[in-house]
Amino acid sequence: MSIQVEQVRKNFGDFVAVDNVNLSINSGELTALLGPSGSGKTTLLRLIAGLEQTDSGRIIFHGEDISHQHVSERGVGFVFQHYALFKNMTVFENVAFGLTVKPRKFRPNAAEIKKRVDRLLQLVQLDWTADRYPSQLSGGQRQRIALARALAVEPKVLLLDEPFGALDAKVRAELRRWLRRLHDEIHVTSVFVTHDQEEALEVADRIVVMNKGRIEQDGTPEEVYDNPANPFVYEFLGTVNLFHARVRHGDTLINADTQDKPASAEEVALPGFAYVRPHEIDVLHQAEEDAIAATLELITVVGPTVRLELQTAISDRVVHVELNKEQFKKLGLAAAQQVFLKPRYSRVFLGEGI
Ligand SMILES: Nc1ncnc2c1ncn2[C@@H]1O[C@H](COP(=O)(O)OP(=O)(O)OP(=O)(O)O)[C@@H](O)[C@H]1O
Repeated sequence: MSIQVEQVRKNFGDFVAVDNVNLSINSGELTALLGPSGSGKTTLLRLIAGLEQTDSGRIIFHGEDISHQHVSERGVGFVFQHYALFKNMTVFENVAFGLTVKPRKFRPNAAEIKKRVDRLLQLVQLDWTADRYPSQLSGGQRQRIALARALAVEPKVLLLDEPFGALDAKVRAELRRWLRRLHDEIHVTSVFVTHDQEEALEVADRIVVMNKGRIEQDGTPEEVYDNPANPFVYEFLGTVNLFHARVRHGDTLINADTQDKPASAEEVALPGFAYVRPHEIDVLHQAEEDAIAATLELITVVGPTVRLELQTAISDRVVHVELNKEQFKKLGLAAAQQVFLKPRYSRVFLGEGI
């Protein structure tokens, strides 16, 4: 089931929560809506679901305009952040719920319901919990049951709003890998909301980066991470260092002297900002052309990664560098040491910057 969002707008009073959004989601894709708090992710998801009505624009499922269809007609399944399982029902009854409340002529018989629920519980690897009550499950298990329950009615589209948001980091990481594997098995068109860039990068086929009710970029995880469309996307997708830069004949001069005098009009260097990820910087003991002198202020070891914080004379901003342990040992670095930084790769956005 493909989804098209065309020129969709949603206001709350004077506030524009979703601002003329266009989005096309392919059938069978797992798409992440990623953005900071208040960027309109949940509102867009609720508009797709039919839990909110658009002020203008259209929502199309597989070529059919469903903008005016009621939520119950759209064939969507939901999973929310806070497990909405029925406390007084067993796991089996929870998963079976959507089937048991179907009108009689659409309702499968008891044997068929049992077969389907058993199959779903196996799919989420929790068949051994069928007779338990939600209070006897961990948070992560409850979310897997919530997912099984959403899938029971065979939705055309699965919508997940921060499904792992309330869980601790380790369970969250496990569940997101599990969701990816599950999606590879069932291929139902799915859209999930998250503000966690790591989650989006790891799980999604497509990432839609939102900001202030608009889409900043829409692409594969590699596209948005390696080729961010603008500074907002760059900054949102992980730690980044900003250096003043000037661009001349396609070459970037990081921290080039801002007084630098061009010999001719063609030589004019345009001011901009070079964005460099922490793992894209080499640390040197000796000065080299284009290397930036820096003082090492803080060393933090996080598992196999060593994070450095450095201060340069040319900016107030701390520079973040990431090395693996081997590189770090080879360099023999210690706090307060003087070093030189050389970005291996940068992406430049022209303009006077942020
Ligand atoms: N029912 C409502 N009435 C008024 N304003 C609303 C309503 N729902 C959402 N908003 C506002 O619309 C904006 C977008 O909200 P939305 O929940 O879509 O953002 P979000 O990106 O999902 O954020 P979060 O990650 O915090 O959930 C917010 O500023 C919010 O306050």
